[in-house]
Amino acid sequence: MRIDVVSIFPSFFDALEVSLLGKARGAGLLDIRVHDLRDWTHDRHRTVDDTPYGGGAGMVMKPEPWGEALDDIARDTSERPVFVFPSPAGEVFRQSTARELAHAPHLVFGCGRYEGIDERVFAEAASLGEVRLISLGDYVLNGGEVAAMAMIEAIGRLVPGVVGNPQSLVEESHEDGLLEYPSYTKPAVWRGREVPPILLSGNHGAIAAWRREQQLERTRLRRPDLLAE
Ligand SMILES: N#Cc1c(-c2ccc3cc[nH]c3c2)n[nH]c1N
Repeated sequence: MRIDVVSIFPSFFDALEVSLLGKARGAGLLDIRVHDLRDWTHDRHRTVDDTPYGGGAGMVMKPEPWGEALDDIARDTSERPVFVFPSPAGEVFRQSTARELAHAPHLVFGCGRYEGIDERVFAEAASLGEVRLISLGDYVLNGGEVAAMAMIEAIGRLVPGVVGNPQSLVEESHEDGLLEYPSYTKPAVWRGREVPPILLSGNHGAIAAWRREQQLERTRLRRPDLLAE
């Protein structure tokens, strides 16, 4: 999978060089390329923003640099890209979104800043590929980078081979629509607190049943909305 990221803060994505995704890049499973939007400016100040038409506070990201950046990136592969623009006005990102986007051969993340990106950029991108405006959740961030990082991790880890044991992807929160069960490891007693005895019983059927019940109880308590779906 090829993933391109365009941002005015490319160093924000240095974290993608470590841990699981860093290993996947080294193994050739993920081809992640991070770009500085200002590389597509042509003035001495490398300007990427301007005042909003119609007035209002803040600045809007100019369309020209975005247009040139997306043109160059789209023509760099034979696959029509899926353009993902993190946006508080987008669909909410869920595990189902991650699973869907993990099948895309080429993802391009466009990270906005200021008050956002000139709307015409999304229409222009639609002439090059699929466009998705996606929100991390109902709260306000200062830009798209945090959201893009979260989405790239959630998507990247689903690409075959990235996570060593695919079984671990199955037993996770939200994979089966429920929150995951509690986990424990040695010691069996820690500061007087015992591991639930069922987990030490060796009765795998009973352990599976207990874990399922824990999932249902936690979901009922913490995320009843997931049970209503
Ligand atoms: N995704 C997402 C976002 C954002 C977001 C995304 C892009 C920009 C560009 C300027 N400000 C932004 C906020 N806020 N809250 C979310 N869940």
